[in-house]
Amino acid sequence: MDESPSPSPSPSPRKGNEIEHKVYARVGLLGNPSDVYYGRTISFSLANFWATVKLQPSDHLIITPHPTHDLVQFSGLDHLVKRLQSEGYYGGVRLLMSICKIFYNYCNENNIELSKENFTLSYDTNIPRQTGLSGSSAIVCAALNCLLDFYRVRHLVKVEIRPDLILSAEKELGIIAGLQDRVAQVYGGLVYMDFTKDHLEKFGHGVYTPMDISLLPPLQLIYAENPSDSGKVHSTVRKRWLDGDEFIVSSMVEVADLALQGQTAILEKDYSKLADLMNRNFDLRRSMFGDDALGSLNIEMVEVARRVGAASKFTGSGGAVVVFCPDGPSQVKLLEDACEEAGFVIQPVKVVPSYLNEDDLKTLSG
Ligand SMILES: Nc1ncnc2c1ncn2[C@@H]1O[C@H](COP(=O)(O)OP(=O)(O)O)[C@@H](O)[C@H]1O
Ligand SMILES: O=C(O)[C@H]1O[C@H](OP(=O)(O)O)[C@H](O)[C@@H](O)[C@@H]1O
Ligand SMILES: [Mg+2]
Repeated sequence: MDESPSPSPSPSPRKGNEIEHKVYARVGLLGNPSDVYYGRTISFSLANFWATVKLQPSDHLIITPHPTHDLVQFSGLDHLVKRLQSEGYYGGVRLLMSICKIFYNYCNENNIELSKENFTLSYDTNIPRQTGLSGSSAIVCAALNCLLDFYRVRHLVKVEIRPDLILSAEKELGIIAGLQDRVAQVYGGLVYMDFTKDHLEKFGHGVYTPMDISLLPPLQLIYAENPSDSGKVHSTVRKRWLDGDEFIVSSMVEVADLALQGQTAILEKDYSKLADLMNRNFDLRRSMFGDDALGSLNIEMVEVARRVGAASKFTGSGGAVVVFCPDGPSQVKLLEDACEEAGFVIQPVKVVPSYLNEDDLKTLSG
């Protein structure tokens, strides 16, 4: 796939009969994972990595397995077992199938007529696999964009509803996830999100407020090849929250409050406050999930940053960490050296500006 990052999705997705959409990874900057629990988050789409989905008209409906992400041919049993141990059983095919089902059902339920044409879907991604950078929803979101264009129904499916369709495709597969990834990936840019229960239940979506990306200070991204399944990471805390566990319920409220305070801190460019909020966010996650569920390598990525005096937290459920170095370039250099020694990859964060045009913006609530 094209290796040069472009800051926005292709404005004209049709090339002849083929449609292609590109969707970026996302970083949960504050408040995650309270999005799974009627909370609030601030998240942005990350230009460093992306997934693409291609749709070509065809006689039959075909979902094409990816040659490496959906591996079904191995050099031997040892290769097969190693692969399953490191990356699990699943690739992107199930995500593509699931969004097709969700899209079809949504259109049926909302009297949106679909033509009888068929298509072939294929995907590619350079988002490090299962590292809490929303590789899963990037694939689903890009596929939904292809379907909206192929069937020419984009104007009939409201922007605010799309994150929910993308989430439904993963819920369908039993993956526990929240809306923040999908909102960042549908909207682009930096977004403050409020998932208050009453609003969600009344309107079927949260309140999503785009923010100016130039308000953000320089940030760093650390990650390691260390796939972890967000569904598995979340399952115990989710169960405890559903059971009304007081510690989990009150901690989640506190996590959500960090995003609220963070919105003010970012608007006022109060970066020392932002650093405190980021650190508190990870500390609360650690106390709720426990070190075993988070994994020692993931915790070490956070600690490496903290040892040089930087603020750090997970971008998602684990595998990648977003870092703010309040002391500037000299501290970034210290961090780079520490990451090299620890074997972690570090990159400066590049933020994708909002994808929304004026018509889309008019449909936003709040
Ligand atoms: N890079 C990838 N290539 C193919 N499928 C992927 C990839 N990343 C995630 N998936 C699919 O999405 C599911 C959920 O991934 P998840 O744990 O949410 O990772 P992420 O943090 O990248 O979103 C996986 O079990 C797999 O089916
Ligand atoms: O735990 C989190 O912060 C997020 O986990 C999932 O994202 P992923 O990139 O798959 O780790 C989930 O989908 C998000 O809603 C959570 O906030
Ligand atoms: Mg995911």
